[in-house]
Amino acid sequence: MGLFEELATKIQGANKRIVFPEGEDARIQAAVIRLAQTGLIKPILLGDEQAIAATANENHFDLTGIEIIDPKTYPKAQLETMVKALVERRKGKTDFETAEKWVTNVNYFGTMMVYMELADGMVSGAKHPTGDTVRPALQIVKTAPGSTRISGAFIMQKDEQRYVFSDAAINIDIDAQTMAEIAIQSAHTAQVFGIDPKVAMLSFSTKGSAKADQVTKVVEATKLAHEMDPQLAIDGELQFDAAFVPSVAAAKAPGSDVAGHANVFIFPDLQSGNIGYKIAQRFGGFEAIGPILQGLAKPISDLSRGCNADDVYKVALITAAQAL
Ligand SMILES: CC(C)(COP(=O)(O)OP(=O)(O)OC[C@H]1O[C@@H](n2cnc3c(N)ncnc32)[C@H](O)[C@@H]1OP(=O)(O)O)[C@@H](O)C(=O)NCCC(=O)NCCS
Ligand SMILES: CC(=O)OP(=O)(O)O
Repeated sequence: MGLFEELATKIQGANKRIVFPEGEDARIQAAVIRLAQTGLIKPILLGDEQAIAATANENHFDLTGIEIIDPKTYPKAQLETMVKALVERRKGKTDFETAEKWVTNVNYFGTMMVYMELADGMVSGAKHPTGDTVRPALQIVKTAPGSTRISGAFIMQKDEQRYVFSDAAINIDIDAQTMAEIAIQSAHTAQVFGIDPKVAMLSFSTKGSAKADQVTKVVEATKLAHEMDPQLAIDGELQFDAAFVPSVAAAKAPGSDVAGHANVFIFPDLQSGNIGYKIAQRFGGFEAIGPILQGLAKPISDLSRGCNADDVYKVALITAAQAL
């Protein structure tokens, strides 16, 4: 069974309500119609009702039976309850006036629906950059117990090959502690997707071949991650070739049980992580599934703005599975 057949089986019958703040987008509508037809989730489209209808008309989509919420016409009393809940959640950080403004933004509105359990998860980011999509989640939903940072992983898949790349979406510049936490979160994500994790902590250096603060950070992160989970197969610092190619590993990192066989790749910063996944996707022909947000208290997923309807469908299945 393929990855998404497995996920579909898992979520079948759970009727998870997933809110899509970008209801006017044709890719979102196409995915939502497919999801509703399969009965796998209960989608909720957010947005301007007329604009949603216009997209549907243009594309000959039938949205019959799909719940649509237009924040502009949301009942006043319910909107007030939402604003109060937001102010309460952000006690001392966000005043009433700001909260009223925030909920006019579909990403804040959708995030509040998840926070208030009016929806089980949210999928956005087809039209919004990652920062605007995830900031409400960072401010309102916040981290799950045991996590101090949220990070973003991609499942990179081609034929039988399946790998995890992290952090490719969220934390711009990380210290050793954060890199270690991302490694632990990513090993967990790997297990969820049927990968037995072998974690490579990536650098431009392998086992002391270069000296620099950036290398020291990766060495320190490897040590910290090992302390956090002594059972985890993890090694670093490794260059990508040493992590991935057995013959290179034999030359550069002899004796490592991860080098040459790694399947979870932890990047030392967001420049390398985001560039790295896009190169594997566009040059290497890998399908990039994600970013899958790790360490959030409730499932909220970001899309790449380059996504297609199939990507939206798949990320929605992942989000519903995270909500189980
Ligand atoms: C994620 C991102 C938007 C957060 O930046 P920001 O909004 O400037 O963050 P701030 O530092 O102002 O923090 C806002 C809130 O989020 C929290 N936060 C920020 N990053 C966090 C993280 N990684 N994990 C958990 N919480 C985080 C802060 O603690 C703060 O909470 P508070 O308001 O309750 O005090 C920013 O790091 C970013 O733009 N990352 C890159 C995204 C991107 O473009 N990726 C490439 C495409 S996928
Ligand atoms: C994940 C990512 O790179 O997102 P975008 O392409 O929207 O910037």
